[in-house]
Amino acid sequence: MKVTVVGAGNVGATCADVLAYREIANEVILVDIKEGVAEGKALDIWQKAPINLYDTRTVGVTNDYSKTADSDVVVITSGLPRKPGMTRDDLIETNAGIVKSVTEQVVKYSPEAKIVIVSNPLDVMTYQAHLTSKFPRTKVMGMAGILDTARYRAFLAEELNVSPKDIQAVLMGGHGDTMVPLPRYTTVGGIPVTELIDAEKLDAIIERTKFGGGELVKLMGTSAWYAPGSAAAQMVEAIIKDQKRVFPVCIKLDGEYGIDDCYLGVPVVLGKNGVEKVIELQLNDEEKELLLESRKHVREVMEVLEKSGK
Ligand SMILES: NC(=O)c1ccc[n+]([C@@H]2O[C@H](COP(=O)([O-])OP(=O)(O)OC[C@H]3O[C@@H](n4cnc5c(N)ncnc54)[C@H](O)[C@@H]3O)[C@@H](O)[C@H]2O)c1
Ligand SMILES: O=C(O)C[C@H](O)C(=O)O
Repeated sequence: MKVTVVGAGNVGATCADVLAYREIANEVILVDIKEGVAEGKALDIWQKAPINLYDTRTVGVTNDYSKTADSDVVVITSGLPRKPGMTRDDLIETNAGIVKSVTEQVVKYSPEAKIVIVSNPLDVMTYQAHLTSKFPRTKVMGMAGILDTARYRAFLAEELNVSPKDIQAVLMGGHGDTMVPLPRYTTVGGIPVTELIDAEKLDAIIERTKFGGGELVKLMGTSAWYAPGSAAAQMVEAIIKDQKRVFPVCIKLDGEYGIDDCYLGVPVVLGKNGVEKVIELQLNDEEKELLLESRKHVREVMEVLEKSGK
């Protein structure tokens, strides 16, 4: 199995590293536009193989997409990260151009690939890749929900003093401040979270989750990479190993949840064909309203892309 990761920056290199050391793919091709960066990081990951005992071959290239030919999955992380004071949406102009040109190359050499988008603003960059690739919606998806639920689960684990492994959660909507965590679908070892935490503390955790990306940008001056890189690798694993994992994933909705014109995070089944099923939860009125609010925001940013003619 061959996986290409475009963008050998913080997230891309982390994703390639996880794919390699967990032997998720046989071959990982890392691509970057900056001369030498992908070659250097791929070589570094390969030189770690005898220490950490894996045999995934990692190869880096500068903009040479012929080396990516026939990839099973391509992860696109190329693009600017935000700096303190910026929103993800502020990145749209630069990153739309990057995602478009990268997708053109990816599709030329790997017409059968599944594409996982990481670049921000996530929902709209997934739209961009979908427009450019003309692939069916099931093969072009965005990574955000795994990361956002991971943050939510990590905060809950800390508050409840339990293992993060035992916390299951669903989160929907756009990858931004309008994301919709769903306490009704959050459990701790099978126990509804609402039985273990008071409402005020849960609300505070939900608020922290919504701004979880921004919290890290403020601390580091750039955005996160360990959890995002691992989350993208987890999606790749589900596809490559045909695991039928249930994850929140950004996909174009086609009537699900009464929405047919927007890219949003929803729970799906991920397997060898990409998104194999969109799961429709029975949302209550309050949850539906939050999802529609999130749709409204993402639609506005999608319109910016549409008006730019990209
Ligand atoms: N979806 C998410 O949850 C999530 C999480 C973290 C980061 N992100 C986004 O992922 C993107 C990457 O973040 P990062 O921290 O890795 O940034 P980074 O600056 O560390 O890396 C980006 C890399 O992309 C490369 N690049 C730029 N244009 C390119 C092109 N045309 N072809 C190939 N490579 C190109 C750059 O040279 C750089 O190495 C950002 O847009 C960031 O906002 C999304
Ligand atoms: O916050 C960002 O800009 C990066 C990413 O979307 C994140 O949530 O970490």
